[in-house]
Amino acid sequence: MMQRETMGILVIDDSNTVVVSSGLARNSLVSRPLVAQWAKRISVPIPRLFMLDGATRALTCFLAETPGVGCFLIFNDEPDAALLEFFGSIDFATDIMRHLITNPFEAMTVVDAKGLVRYLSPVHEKFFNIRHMEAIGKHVTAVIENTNLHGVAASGKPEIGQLQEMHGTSRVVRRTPIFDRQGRCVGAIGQVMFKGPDAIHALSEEIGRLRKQVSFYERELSGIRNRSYGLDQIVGSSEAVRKLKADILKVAPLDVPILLVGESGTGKELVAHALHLLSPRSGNTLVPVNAAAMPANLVESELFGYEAGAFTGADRKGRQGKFEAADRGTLFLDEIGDMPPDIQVKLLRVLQDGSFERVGGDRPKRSDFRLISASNRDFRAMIANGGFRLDLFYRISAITLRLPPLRDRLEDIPELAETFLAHFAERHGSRPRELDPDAVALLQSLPWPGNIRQLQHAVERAAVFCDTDVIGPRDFESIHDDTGAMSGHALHAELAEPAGKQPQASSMQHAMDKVEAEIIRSAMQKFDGNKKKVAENLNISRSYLYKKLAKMNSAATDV
Ligand SMILES: Nc1ncnc2c1ncn2[C@@H]1O[C@H](COP(=O)(O)OP(=O)(O)OP(=O)(O)O)[C@@H](O)[C@H]1O
Repeated sequence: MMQRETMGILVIDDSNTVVVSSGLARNSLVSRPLVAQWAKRISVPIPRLFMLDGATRALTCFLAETPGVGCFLIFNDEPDAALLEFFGSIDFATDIMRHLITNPFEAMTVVDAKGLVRYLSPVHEKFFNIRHMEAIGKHVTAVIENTNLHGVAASGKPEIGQLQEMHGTSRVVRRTPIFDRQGRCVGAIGQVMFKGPDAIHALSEEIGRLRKQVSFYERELSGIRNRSYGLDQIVGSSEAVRKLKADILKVAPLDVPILLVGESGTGKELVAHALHLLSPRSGNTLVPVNAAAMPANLVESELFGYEAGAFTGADRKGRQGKFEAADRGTLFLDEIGDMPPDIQVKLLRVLQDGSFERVGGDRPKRSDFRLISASNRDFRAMIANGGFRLDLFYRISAITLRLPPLRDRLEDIPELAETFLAHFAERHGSRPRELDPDAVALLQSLPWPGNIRQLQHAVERAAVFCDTDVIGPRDFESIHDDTGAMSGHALHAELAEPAGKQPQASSMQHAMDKVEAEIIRSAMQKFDGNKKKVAENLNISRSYLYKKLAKMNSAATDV
């Protein structure tokens, strides 16, 4: 290539005498200024690459110098401005070039447009165990594993920061296309970060570890996505559950308010999530609000948000409320029966015309949410005694789904218990335990006032205390003994009933209540009365905890 572009050679010795002149250099208009420049080189250093002044056409000169002799290569071409600047302003420019080529930390491979290797740095040759210059002229794929340098040379598209497996280690590589001055892709340069064997090894181990971590989280995430509150989460094959699932599928896509009624622990929250997930709003959030768990003085600001400086202690910037947060999504108002009357009025207005104001604000705001509400209260009684507005009831209950209590679908107990045991085992990395048929019979004989939540806790506690692979009736007994809550060993007495005689539902319920109260009491002590932590730790909703605490308080004052 040099041969084609070289138009002249001028060699001058120490005494400023021209020793060789060929081609363009034979023209005195070219040689004279170069000799003059050479003569002044001590006071005015000559750049390595420069444009020849005063020539009739653009001539580029490259000076190669040995002590006492200067060799000018003259090209009848204009060099690239950037190149000229680089070589012109740095007198150690060639040292930089050498460094780039031989740098042990950054090996370089050059291919031409056909993907043939034109250069391979020595460090690369060493790494691939190739003899010096042996790779030249071979297709790059025959020299380097998993490369795409030929692809980059063909497409002209750079690939930066790619991972490439070579000799069993992962390297970070950069593949850059090279263009000529006409914009044609003439080849590509591949660079690899080499940091010495130890660092490379550590880096590759780190990459391997991160890859494993990513795939672990990917699996977890897809598990959570699939698990999270779809219909599959609603366990049970009883007629009641089958109907419930069919109803959910039917009503989920309709953009109308849904009221879920059912006793505590029957799965209303689970159903609310399934409805949201199966609705066209599933791409947006489901905002849960628990009216019973909210302090009365904060209900309004929590729901409607507040403007800056609305009240003492308020966030200075103001804050959006749950209605705004649920815009384009679903608002799940749990325990709606516990909503204070003044908030009921405001909620009615939001549902009627879709507008509301933040506390301390006067601009109406709008939010497009779908309402799912839930309650375990008896609406008929509440409406009759003025505790709940009839007009609001009509608004929230366009569709009502009733969740059956567990005692009406005892046939679901084996499946439910198995599911809870499987989840428990998964969480604790242990083998799932089985339930002895007698234990199943025991569970199916109980009234379950706390419904599925209560069953779940009973089963999980049995799994904690059971020492064998099969859980028997006594494992339920030992849990209650262990909590010390079963005063007088009531459950023991129940279990010891003669065959054929069923345990008394009322005494069982009383015993269960006592067990629950004891567990809550000790958790309240453990977490210094922090109800959020207690609810989380016991895996119960905060509203349920509040309800239980209220019941425990009233029981205490009754004594
Ligand atoms: N059909 C079911 N299959 C599996 N788990 C269920 C089912 N129903 C309820 N659960 C589980 O029981 C527990 C209580 O359910 P959830 O909180 O949905 O009840 P709830 O009716 O909203 O209770 P509350 O009225 O006290 O808030 C949860 O852990 C839930 O996962």
